[in-house]
Amino acid sequence: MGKRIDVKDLNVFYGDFMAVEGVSMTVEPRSVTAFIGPSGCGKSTFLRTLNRMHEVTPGGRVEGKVMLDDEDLYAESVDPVAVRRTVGMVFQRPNPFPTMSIRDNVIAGLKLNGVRNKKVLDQKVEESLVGANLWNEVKDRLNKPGAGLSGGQQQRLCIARAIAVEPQVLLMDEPCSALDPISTLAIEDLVTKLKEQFTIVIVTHNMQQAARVSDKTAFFNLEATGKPGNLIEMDDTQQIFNNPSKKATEDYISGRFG
Ligand SMILES: Nc1ncnc2c1ncn2[C@@H]1O[C@H](COP(=O)(O)OP(=O)(O)OP(=O)(O)O)[C@@H](O)[C@H]1O
Repeated sequence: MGKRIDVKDLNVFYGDFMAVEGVSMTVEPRSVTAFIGPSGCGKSTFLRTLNRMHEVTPGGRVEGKVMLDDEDLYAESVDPVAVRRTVGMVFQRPNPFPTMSIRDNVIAGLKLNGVRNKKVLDQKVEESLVGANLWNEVKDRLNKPGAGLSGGQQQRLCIARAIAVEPQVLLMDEPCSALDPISTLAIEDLVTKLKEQFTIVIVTHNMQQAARVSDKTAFFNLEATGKPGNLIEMDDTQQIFNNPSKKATEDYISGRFG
C-alpha cells in the first residue's frame, strides 16, 4: 500500500483566478510530506487537487498532471469518487457524523460501498480503531455517538474512518489546528505509525510539527495578494529547516515573515 504521487506543471484555478501556479513535485510512497507557507499561498487548494476535491468548488479546475503511480488522476476515464476512495482526506476540524455511533462512523464508507457482512464489518471496526490508536479508549462504547468523544478522539475517529476504506494516500489539512497539545502529539505519533502503510501529505502552520513528523517539506509562497502561490522548494525536512537553498524559505522558517 501507499502510492507515489507525481505532479507536473499544475496550475489551479477558482474561475479566472489562478490560486496556484506551476507546481511540480514527487511524493514518495510511504513517506510524510509537510506543506508549509504563509496564509493564502495555496497549500490547502493544492492539497485538494491531489484527490480531485478542488473541483467540487464551483469554478474549481486545474491544468497539468497529477499521477498516482501510473494513473493520471485527471484522465477522462477516471471516476473522481473512486479517486477520493484511494486518496483519503482528514480535515482541520474533526467532523464525525454526529448522530452515528462510533462503530457506524468507522464503517460508514464501507457500508456505502455495499459491505453488509457483520463479521467483516466488526473486524474492520477493530482494525481501523487500532490503526488510529483509539481502540483501547472506545472499545467498551462502540455504540455511543461519535460526537461524545473529545476533540482529539474525534480526530482519531475521523482517521479511523478514512483508513477503513483502505486508501493508498492520506491527505491531512491542518489536522491538529483545533486540538490541544496532548491530542496533537497523539496525532503526530499516529502519523509516524501510519506512514508504514500510507503515503501521507500534511498541511501545517506549525513548524515544529513539520520538523517532527515529516520526511520531506515543501515550502509554498506568494509574491503578493492576488498573485498565485508557488512551490519555492521541496527537500528533506532536515535540509529545509537547517540549510534551505532559498532565502524566502529561510526567512519564513526563522519567523521573519508569515
Ligand atoms: N472557494 C474559493 N473561491 C475563491 N478563491 C478561493 C477559495 N478558497 C481559497 N481561495 C483563494 O485561493 C488562495 C489560496 O487559498 P488557500 O486556502 O489554499 O491557502 P492556504 O495556503 O491553505 O491558506 P491558509 O494557510 O490560510 O489555510 C487564496 O487567495 C484564497 O483566497
